[in-house]
This record gives sequence, structure tokens and C-alpha cells, in this order.
Amino acid sequence: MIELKNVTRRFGDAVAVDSINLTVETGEVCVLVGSSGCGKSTTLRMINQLLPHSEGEILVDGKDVTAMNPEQLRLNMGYVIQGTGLFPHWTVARNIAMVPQLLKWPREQIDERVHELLTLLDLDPAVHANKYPQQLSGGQAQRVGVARALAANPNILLMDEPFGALDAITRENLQLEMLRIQRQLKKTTVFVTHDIDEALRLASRIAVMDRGRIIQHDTPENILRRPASEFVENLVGKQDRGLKLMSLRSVRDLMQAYPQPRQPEPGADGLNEDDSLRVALSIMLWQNWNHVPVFNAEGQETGTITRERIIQEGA
Ligand SMILES: Nc1ncnc2c1ncn2[C@@H]1O[C@H](COP(=O)(O)OP(=O)(O)OP(=O)(O)O)[C@@H](O)[C@H]1O
Repeated sequence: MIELKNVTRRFGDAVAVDSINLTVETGEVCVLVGSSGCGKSTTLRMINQLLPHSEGEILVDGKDVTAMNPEQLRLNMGYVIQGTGLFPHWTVARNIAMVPQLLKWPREQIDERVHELLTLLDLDPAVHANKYPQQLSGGQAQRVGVARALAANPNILLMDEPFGALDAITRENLQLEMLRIQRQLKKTTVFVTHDIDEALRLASRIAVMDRGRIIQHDTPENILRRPASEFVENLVGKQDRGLKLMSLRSVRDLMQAYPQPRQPEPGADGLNEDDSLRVALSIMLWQNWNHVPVFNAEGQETGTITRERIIQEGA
């Protein structure tokens, strides 16, 4: 658990972070969102003490970070930044192995870990381990950045606009990848972005910041349904709030499930249980379907869903 209590950071006379209180529970993803210069990165960098705070208290699992050895503190906190920060003259494998090597893990254990992490991040070790960062695409390099941050199995992950420089499709793929990995690893994560859709997709809870203060800290659903101020309302967008709420829920929530999964007709069209209601509605409108079969990850037909129900209950 990470706790910030009345934390302030000044640069000269300017207050970058203004007496904020924030608790990030173990295993949750807290997304800091807000416009440029509102203090998101400063907040993140105070947690791993790359920047000392001017006032207040920062506790990690109940311990004051200022009382901890900064190297030890950072070894327990993976840190991912935009543009990856990979060493250009080191191979992918060596980049990922950096922290385990500092910790003097045995060679064999390091090799195993590099292999495991590349596989987890959907990069074939045989293809990518010996490449240099400039031989990777932006998305692949960012995956390596995440693998490196996870290498020594830290409890905490700090991510500063990690997908900010990627094109929309690669960005969405990496967000989905992150959700999958997070379901497996359940790291306590603080994630900075200025993209509200990214925040809504990834967060357990979102902290909306404005001019150094946290103005709302709540679940994506509550941020959408009950924005605390006009600033938050404008940030989430008034026009497409209904569709954004539909993005938070999956077909599984509103499908009519069969008592037993069935083998589908060969070539049958339909939706997946994990598709968001927004995607489901879009496909159904496009295909002019009123109801369709739903499939699970194994390809079995597990129920049906109707367009009517999505429209009535989706948001
Ligand atoms: N090293 C520094 N020296 C002086 N001022 C700084 C320094 N770092 C940040 N600031 C100021 O602190 C404020 C908050 O900056 P911060 O980088 O935390 O914002 P941010 O929300 O992460 O913005 P962005 O999304 O643009 O990265 C800004 O006004 C910035 O100019």
C-alpha cells in the first residue's frame, strides 16, 4: 500500500504538488490524470524519491520512504517512462537483466527470468532477446521497458505516460496487454496519463489532478456518473459519457447465459464474453443484428445477447 499524507512539492516559490492525500491499496491500479503541468509526474517521482517531497509524509507498506535506503526503495518499485529509457548499446536481454544483475542473481536464474518476461510480454525470446533497442518497433521497445521494470519482481509499479508516444492501435494493444498482465500479477500500480480513455480503461481508481491538487479520487464508473466538478465533467466529456460507461462493462454482464456451454455451428458469427458493451453495440448496429450468440475464450457458445438489452441497461 502507498499512502501520501498532506504531501507538497515546491520548486522555488512555485507549488507543483499542493498538500495531496492519496491512498493506493495493494494490488490496485491508481491512474493519475489531468492536464499538462498539474503535478502528475512530480507525484509519481516523489513516491520513489527521485524527487524529495517538501512537506508531508509518504508511506510504503506503513514505512516512511525518507527512512528507507533510496536504492532499496527503488529496487522494490519498477519504473516505466515514455520513450523507455533503454540503454541503446545493450541487447534487450541485458536491458531486462539490469536489476537482477545489480542484485547479483545467479546467471541461470537471470536467463530464465528474461525468457519468462519476454514471453509474458508477448515477445518471442528467440527473435528478440539479442536485438538492440533501435531494432525494435516503438511498441516492442515499450514492452521491453515494462519487462525491465518487472524483472526483479517488485511489489510496486510506477508508470509515467508509458504508452504516450505510440500510435493509437499499438497503444490500445499495450493497454489490453497491461490489463491481462495485471490480472495475473496484481502489482500495486501508479500510472500517469493525460488520456482520460486510457485512465478509464486501466484504473481501479482514478485520481483527477488540477493545479497540484487532487480534485476527485474514485472508480471510473463514479467519475463518469458523478463528476465532482465542472472540470472533471469536461475532462470525461459530456457528450459520450453513455458510451464510455458501456466501455467499462463486458458482454458477460448482460448476456443471457445457457445452462451449459454448446458447440457452435461451424462458421457461426457472434461476440466474445470479454468484448465491451460498446464494441458489442457497435458491431450489432453495423451488422444490423438484434441478437447474437456469445462465445467464451475456448470458442464454446455460452449464451446470447440482445441489442435491446444493451441499449436499455448498458450505461
Ligand atoms: N525540476 C523542476 N524544476 C522546476 N519546476 C518543475 C520541475 N519539474 C516540474 N516542475 C513544474 O512543476 C509543475 C508540475 O509538473 P509535472 O511534470 O509534475 O506535471 P505533469 O502533470 O506531469 O505534466 P505533463 O503531463 O506535461 O508531464 C509544472 O508547473 C512544472 O513546470
